[in-house]
Amino acid sequence: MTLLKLSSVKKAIAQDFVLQDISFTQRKLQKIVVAGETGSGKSTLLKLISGLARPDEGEIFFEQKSVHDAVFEKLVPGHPGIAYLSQHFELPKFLRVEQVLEYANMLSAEEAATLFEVCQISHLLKRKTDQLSGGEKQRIAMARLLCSSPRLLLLDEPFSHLDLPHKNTLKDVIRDIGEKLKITCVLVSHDPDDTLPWADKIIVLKDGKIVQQGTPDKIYREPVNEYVAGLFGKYNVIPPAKAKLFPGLKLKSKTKNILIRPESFSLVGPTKKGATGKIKKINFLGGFAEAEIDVDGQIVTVRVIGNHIKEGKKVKVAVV
Ligand SMILES: Nc1ncnc2c1ncn2[C@@H]1O[C@H](COP(=O)(O)OP(=O)(O)OP(=O)(O)O)[C@@H](O)[C@H]1O
Repeated sequence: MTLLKLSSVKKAIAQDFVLQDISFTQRKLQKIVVAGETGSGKSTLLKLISGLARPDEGEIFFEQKSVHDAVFEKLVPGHPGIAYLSQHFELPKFLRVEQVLEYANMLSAEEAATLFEVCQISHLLKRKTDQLSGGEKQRIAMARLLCSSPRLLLLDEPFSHLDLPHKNTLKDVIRDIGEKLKITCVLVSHDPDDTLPWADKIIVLKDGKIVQQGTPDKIYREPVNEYVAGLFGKYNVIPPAKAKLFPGLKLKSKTKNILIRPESFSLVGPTKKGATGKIKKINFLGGFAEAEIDVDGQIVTVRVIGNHIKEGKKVKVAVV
């Protein structure tokens, strides 16, 4: 069932910035990520969906009804079924967490207890809001929004400024919001580690336009250009003239560069089919290393597992 539908949405924000041609749909419980470089229009898009801003053209439908008609009828900011957690949220000062949540709460005691458990804040209820870490504040702000039982939750860069343990807790919370509370989420983030494993669909924005939308696998393996490729990790650019150096590399057009990830190359034994090259540099990255290899003047980055390689060594590179 389609929960959200955007149809040719356009919004001029500043003289030199227009969000335009934005069309996509979201099914109930489908996990959507909006990615893009800073200033590409991600927050503006979330504000439009939430009903906090109105498109200049086009239409946004939530549960088959116009978001902006619903907001207009109610004369309150934002659509009541859609919760938006801004990057710049604030919690009221000098209150206990339970007081902050009480004001917003429309749930039964049992539902509220489940919500606080899902948001991993049950142990924080007696604390004052100035006695919390950034990650704890974020989970409380999220619980406060969810107290009004929205059907769609929009999260704007929720992982920025969090250390790894808080980030991992928040990832569990966001997963449980979908799985246990059955609330659909749209997440804005530019970190591929946060988005690729979670999303069902990724929408990539550049300069206010969608440049690609698709499954994480498609976006990662078949980016339409270097901009999309670069948002989701390292990649090699092989000009068409150099493609023949690498047996098995498929040329898509005579003029278009091939974009290929480091793990799509591997080092093989001397009797196997591949391109002969020399290791120029090795970058150790924990569980694996990335070797920069010179193949007849074309430098390629290859992901290597194990510590059997040395700079200056001759190797053979194959396409996986
Ligand atoms: N209130 C405003 N007045 C003028 N320009 C604005 C306003 N809000 C946003 N912009 C501009 O509109 C463009 C899109 O901004 P937006 O915040 O939607 O981008 P973003 O992709 O969310 O960026 P970031 O990742 O940095 O949060 C930017 O060029 C920004 O400077």
